[in-house]
Amino acid sequence: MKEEIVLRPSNAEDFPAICRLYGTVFHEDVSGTLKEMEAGVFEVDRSLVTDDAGLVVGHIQAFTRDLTVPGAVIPAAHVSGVGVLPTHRRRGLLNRMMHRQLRELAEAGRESIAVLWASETSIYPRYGYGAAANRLVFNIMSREVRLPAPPAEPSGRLRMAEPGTLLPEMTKVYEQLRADRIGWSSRNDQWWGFVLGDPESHRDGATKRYAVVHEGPDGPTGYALWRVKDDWNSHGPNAEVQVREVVAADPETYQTLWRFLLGIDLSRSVTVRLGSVEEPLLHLVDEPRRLGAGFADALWLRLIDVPAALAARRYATDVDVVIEVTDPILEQNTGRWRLTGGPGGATCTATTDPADLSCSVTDLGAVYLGGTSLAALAAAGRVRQLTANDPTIAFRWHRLPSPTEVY
Ligand SMILES: CC(=O)SCCNC(=O)CCNC(=O)[C@H](O)C(C)(C)COP(=O)(O)OP(=O)(O)OC[C@H]1O[C@@H](n2cnc3c(N)ncnc32)[C@H](O)[C@@H]1OP(=O)(O)O
Repeated sequence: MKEEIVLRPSNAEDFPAICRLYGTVFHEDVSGTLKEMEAGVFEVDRSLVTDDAGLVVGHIQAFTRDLTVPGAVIPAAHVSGVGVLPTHRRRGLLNRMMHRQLRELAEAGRESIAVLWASETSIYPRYGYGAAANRLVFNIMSREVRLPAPPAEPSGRLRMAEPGTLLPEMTKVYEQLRADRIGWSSRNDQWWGFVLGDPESHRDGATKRYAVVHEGPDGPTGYALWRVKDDWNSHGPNAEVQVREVVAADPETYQTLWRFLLGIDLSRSVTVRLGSVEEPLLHLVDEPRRLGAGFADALWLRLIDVPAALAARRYATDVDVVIEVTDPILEQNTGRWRLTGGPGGATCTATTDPADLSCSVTDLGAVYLGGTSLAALAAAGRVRQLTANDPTIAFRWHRLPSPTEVY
């Protein structure tokens, strides 16, 4: 049978085939709860499939969500679900899907940036995505670390319940903090459904997901989500507490939640996949080394519309700089841009003035959230600083990005 490869918008009937494709390329069973989770967030009009004579062999999609960036919350295309069947790999299908998606995002003008989590870190720089946020992975020897003693009179209490029933409290705390937390994505009801979705296939022998909220005199101030993987060895109990998310509005709540998680009976370790690179635990425990911190990449970011994106965020210090950008895919971004602004806002316009620095759109994506330093990229030889006007400090922010979810 002859191949007839067409790249086309998805329709609702493609959804089961897209789930089968996910199952094949991500090596998991996308049925039951997991399929329902995917269905809850699927945006058919933002999904593209590669079709080979009626068979879905490739897929890419974007979700409509906001992202917190330095000083602002802005629309960001959340790209996900990228896959090509093993029978069709390494023949340029991803290339075609990525190029088309980027062009369509630029034409639509809805979002000035796109973000994604990369399955392999070597794939996305060629498409203009830079490593914009990192994370710490913790493997904590929980009996070897101590937190400061709790206050004699705690200001609140912990309440455990089914995660779904604590949704109003969790939403309230998340929304209260989101505008100031770089790299956090907006969560509507569908996205909370996705975050709290608890498919059996994701448990790997661990319990279902648990939730606890911290309630102060004026309402909820934090929550934690986790599972426990039971284990016994020759020393006795050896369970692992697998923390999904800890959100706390104040230090007392943060310490109370962590004291709780580190102290769960019959456990000897606590693991965290999405720890912040500035995780306060690092400064709280008596033996930080026993947190077993490991460094990993997190969000990758692409500027779709360079002047709009640069004007949308704020800057740590006043800045007036000309940046020469190269973008081989979205040519309209290539050129010299004068960025003028500071902590109160910014403008960005095309200019013919000489450049202070030159870089690729990938480098600009890497520094956009303040998580990667322009000076570090210059030291690597990726960014060329051409004058003494160095905007490295302006591009940083008082908080480093701390994405909370892989979507
Ligand atoms: C945001 C997300 O959803 S991340 C999830 C990405 N998906 C996965 O990892 C699932 C498993 N893998 C796959 O489905 C496929 O292998 C994909 C989607 C990664 C790549 O699809 P393909 O159609 O084979 O890619 P394509 O042939 O267009 O290659 C494009 C380029 O990326 C490179 N590339 C493709 N896959 C990989 C990889 N896994 N690792 C490193 N480089 C890769 C190719 O070498 C090629 O480079 P070139 O342009 O310099 O020649």
